Amino acid sequence: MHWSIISKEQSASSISLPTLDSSEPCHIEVILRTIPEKGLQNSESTFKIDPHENTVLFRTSEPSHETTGDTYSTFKFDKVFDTNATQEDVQDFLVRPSIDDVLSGYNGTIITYGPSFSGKSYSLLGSQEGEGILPNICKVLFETLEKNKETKGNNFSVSVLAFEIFMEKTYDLLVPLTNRKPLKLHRSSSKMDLEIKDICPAHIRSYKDLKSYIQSVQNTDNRMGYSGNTERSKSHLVFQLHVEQRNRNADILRKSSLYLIDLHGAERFDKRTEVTLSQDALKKLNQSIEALKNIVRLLSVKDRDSAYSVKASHSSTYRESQLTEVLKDSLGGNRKTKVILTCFLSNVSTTLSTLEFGECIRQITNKVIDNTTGLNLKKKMDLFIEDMKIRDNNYASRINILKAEIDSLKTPSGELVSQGDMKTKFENSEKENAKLKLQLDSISLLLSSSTSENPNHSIDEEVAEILMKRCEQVAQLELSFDRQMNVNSKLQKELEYKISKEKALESMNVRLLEQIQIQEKEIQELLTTNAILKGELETHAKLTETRSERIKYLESSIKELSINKSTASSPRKGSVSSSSGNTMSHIEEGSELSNSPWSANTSSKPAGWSLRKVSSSSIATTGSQESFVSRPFKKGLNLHSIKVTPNAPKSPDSGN
Ligand SMILES: Nc1ncnc2c1ncn2[C@@H]1O[C@H](COP(=O)(O)OP(=O)(O)OP(=O)(O)O)[C@@H](O)[C@H]1O
Repeated sequence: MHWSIISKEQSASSISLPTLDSSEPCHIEVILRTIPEKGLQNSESTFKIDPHENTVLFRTSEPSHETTGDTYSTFKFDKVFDTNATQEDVQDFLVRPSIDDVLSGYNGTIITYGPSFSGKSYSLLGSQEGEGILPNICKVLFETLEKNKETKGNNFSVSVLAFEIFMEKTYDLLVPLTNRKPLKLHRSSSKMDLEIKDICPAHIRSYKDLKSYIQSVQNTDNRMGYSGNTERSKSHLVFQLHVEQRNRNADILRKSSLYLIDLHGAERFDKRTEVTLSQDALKKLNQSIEALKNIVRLLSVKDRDSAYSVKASHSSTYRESQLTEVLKDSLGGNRKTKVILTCFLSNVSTTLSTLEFGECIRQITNKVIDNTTGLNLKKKMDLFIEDMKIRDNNYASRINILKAEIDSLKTPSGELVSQGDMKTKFENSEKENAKLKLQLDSISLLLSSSTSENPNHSIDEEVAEILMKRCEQVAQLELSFDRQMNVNSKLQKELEYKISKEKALESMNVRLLEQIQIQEKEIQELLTTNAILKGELETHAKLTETRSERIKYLESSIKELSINKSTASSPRKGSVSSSSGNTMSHIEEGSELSNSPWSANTSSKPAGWSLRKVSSSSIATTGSQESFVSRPFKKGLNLHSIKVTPNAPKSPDSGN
């Protein structure tokens, strides 16, 4: 993943017309803060702080100091805080203006610079006793963004990046210390954009979400090369807030960022204090502050017009260190930069070099741009381009007309012109001449009359005025003609578009109609099939009804028969006898007969007589000679006609 440090806002803002340079000069602001020291009174100090005048007076007993060249020297800054200043005093001065700048679309940077233990981290990050600038800025920023959302309808998004530069290598601070790997810095060919590869910005919704990131930045144990409270810090911390604001109603898009940078001590690391470090490590540790001092010295050269021009010629100096690469846009670029100098007054040499650095950096002028663009900038540009094209076409056609006119006026030498043509042309030019003559006469009359009537009035002026007015009118007419032409061509385009749309809709309608017709036919077919099926169903229902009636009738007949049999219980030979073991089974409900249609069933031949069911074709008792002789009764059998024949009894298997 790539993250642009000096983000794309510049390119976005540069979409505006190229002829306009909307950048504003803005010098780097310097704020001095001195650390309170026990037993040291301001009056006794070599440095006299004046917080009202925002000056520091340096006094030395040496007749000529090597750097200032004077016994007395005054340093002036944008703000000077004496040792009595509290965290709130510093924040009151810095926080609100920095946030206002960011929310107005300007990029900002706040850097702390000074010797080790002079209170850089104390001012920027805070301590257990009080909040620092960074957490305070984050809190107020979110409060303001929320408020602007409610009152102005500004939607916003905030993302955060935190990294440190240690021994000329950049590490992501939001990655656990044990997993931290050096990241690659890459400056794209488009000058300003610096990218850090493989660093992930954290997208933050509220100050509450941001707190954990602030804590990991404040935690000194989370820093490279840190081995305890007594050790001076060895890495530079960079915390970036990227803010994007959108307002659809006002058609505004603002992309800006604020960098908060806590540098390590400004004095050199050397073998005397850093005994465990190698020469190479010491060199790398010192490289960044040396490069920073070099670039500040170069940019603050007084005889140059602006830091911007120097910047271009010293791009290689920025490459001397990763720190200066990161600070490129803050020193001589498109950022409102503020530097907080911290120092102990008791240490003359470090304080003096810090003040000199502050004086130097204050001379640098950045060129800042308000990174506010329209949300629909592209749309507007497209319309503008379209407009320009139409104008261009108009001009081209006018040029063609004029060319044709010129061609017609320029009669080719070899061309034959008819006598009639010559005559009409001559007459036309004569008429034109007469008109011009009349105009000339009226003008000269006007001239002479005005001169004679009022010699004090300059007639030339009057004529010039009339002519000017005419010219203005002509210009206005031309302008309105152009506008009308534009409107016409736009309307023409719209009309063409609408016609094509109408045609497309028509063809779509035709297709839809065809589909509807097909579906109508299908529905018709389905309806006729349904009607046929319904008729069939009705016939089946009727059939079932008649059959069930017949079954009922048969059942009742069978019952009657069985009653008759039992009543006619004379012991004559061949009579139906229950003792013979040949019992006529009753017709079971739901049996084959009741279920089967009333057609003859001669094929059924049950295994046991006792189990035999009444067949539709015949009902017989063997054992006696009684048999049921069935006679067809139109569609079925007449079970009323039962013959009893006095034959010898048969075995159940002997036949029906
Ligand atoms: N204005 C102040 N008032 C009270 N205490 C302070 C003030 N400034 C700094 N201190 C204290 O001095 C000590 C050193 O401060 P701090 O760690 O901020 O120094 P530093 O400049 O960031 O050092 P380094 O360069 O090593 O990072 C801390 O204990 C801090 O609390």
